[in-house]
Amino acid sequence: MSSTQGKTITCRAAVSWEPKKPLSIETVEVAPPQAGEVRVKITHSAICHTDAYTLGGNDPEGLFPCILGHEAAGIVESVGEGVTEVQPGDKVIPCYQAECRECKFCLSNKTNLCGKVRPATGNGVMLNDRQSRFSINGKPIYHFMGTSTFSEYTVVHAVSVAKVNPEAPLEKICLLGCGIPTGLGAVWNTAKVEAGSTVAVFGLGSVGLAVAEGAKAAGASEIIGIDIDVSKFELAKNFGVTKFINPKDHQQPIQQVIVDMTDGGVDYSFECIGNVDIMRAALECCHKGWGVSVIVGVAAAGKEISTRPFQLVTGRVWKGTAFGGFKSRSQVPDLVEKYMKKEIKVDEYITHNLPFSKINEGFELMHGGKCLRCVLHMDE
Ligand SMILES: NC(=O)c1ccc[n+]([C@@H]2O[C@H](COP(=O)([O-])OP(=O)(O)OC[C@H]3O[C@@H](n4cnc5c(N)ncnc54)[C@H](O)[C@@H]3O)[C@@H](O)[C@H]2O)c1
Ligand SMILES: N[C@@H](CCC(=O)N[C@@H](CSCO)C(=O)NCC(=O)O)C(=O)O
Ligand SMILES: [Zn+2]
Ligand SMILES: [Zn+2]
Repeated sequence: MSSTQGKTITCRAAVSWEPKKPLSIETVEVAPPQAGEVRVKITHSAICHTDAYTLGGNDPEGLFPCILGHEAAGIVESVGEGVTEVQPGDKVIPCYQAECRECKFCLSNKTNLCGKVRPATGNGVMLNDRQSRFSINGKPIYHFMGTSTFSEYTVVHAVSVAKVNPEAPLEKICLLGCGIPTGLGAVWNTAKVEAGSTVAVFGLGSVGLAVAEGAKAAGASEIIGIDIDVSKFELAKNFGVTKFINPKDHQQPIQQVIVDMTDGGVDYSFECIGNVDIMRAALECCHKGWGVSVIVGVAAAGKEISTRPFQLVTGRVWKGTAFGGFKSRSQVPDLVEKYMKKEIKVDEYITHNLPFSKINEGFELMHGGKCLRCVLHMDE
């Protein structure tokens, strides 16, 4: 039993007091886990574009003050009543997409969504008592995505934590909490890309590069990468991209450029930016009769997608994916094993490492475009 079990822990967390403002490292109180909850010592947390999206005030579910962060790894500190699947000392990855294995979503093989804790996590609280486990001088601070990993300690629902190989390096596998599984799964689970297919990937950040990696592994014959940042192109070759397009080099709409260069369009396309105009282009660059376009990017509050219905009448399919369709608790440990066997890349996505105290520099790096993933070392 740890010396902190059942007690409130006082530790550092990066608090987002209001949208569009830098995060502030504060001393927070983290209450003990209640029934069905787990308190985790976060050792490493990466920064995903979605953290910046919510901090930017673009998330309709964004609540402030909150503790952001959802791509992380750590070690179980203590567990609440009734928790049997993990115990103190276990290495874990918090999963913003829960898996209770009981709800109608979990019992369906058609989705990885879970309904159990989602109403609570969308409101920044825990399911048990609809309260936050974080506070500063008695003032509650909201949770984010059921994970809040920009804190040295966090409390998550037991259905939102995947136990992984104890040999796995936490400073690397933290990336398996979001971006890489999302890209790989968009290809393998959502689109189910077949060998010989042609693929277009819009946006060559970590998510788009993981799509390219997944498409290469699936045997795609051509993988076209589209990005306005030319510095991404050389890098993208290592992830399987075979051709590059910078939309700024073309007068015509980008969908027309792709249709012309692929004899009528690609078999599969993926939007990994969060821009509704590009979502339309991604659908319309797909081949008549069978092309499938997957929306991966997260668009800002109030944005809507549109196209001519004729695009769908003539056989194109528009889909979306959350966490790449992976059932989190069951499949994240498998992804960790794949990494350990060198079957999937992880290290290659880490372009920067920073001490937790420099978290705002990490956000700046992401906005600068030169960073794929920045891993924050929580004890520094
Ligand atoms: N659906 C999910 O489960 C899920 C999971 C993780 C991330 N996301 C979302 O996926 C998106 C990508 O995340 P990321 O972390 O890779 O982001 P990122 O910011 O690292 O990458 C985005 C890339 O898009 C490029 N880009 C921006 N505008 C463009 C344009 N108009 N045309 C072409 N390229 C453009 C940028 O240069 C950059 O390379 C974000 O919207 C994020 O919120 C969704
Ligand atoms: N809260 C937003 C939507 C944000 C969103 O779509 N999140 C993705 C994960 S992004 C990870 O980087 C997701 O999985 N969504 C499904 C879910 O949240 O259950 C909004 O309200 O529009
Ligand atoms: Zn993410
Ligand atoms: Zn469920």
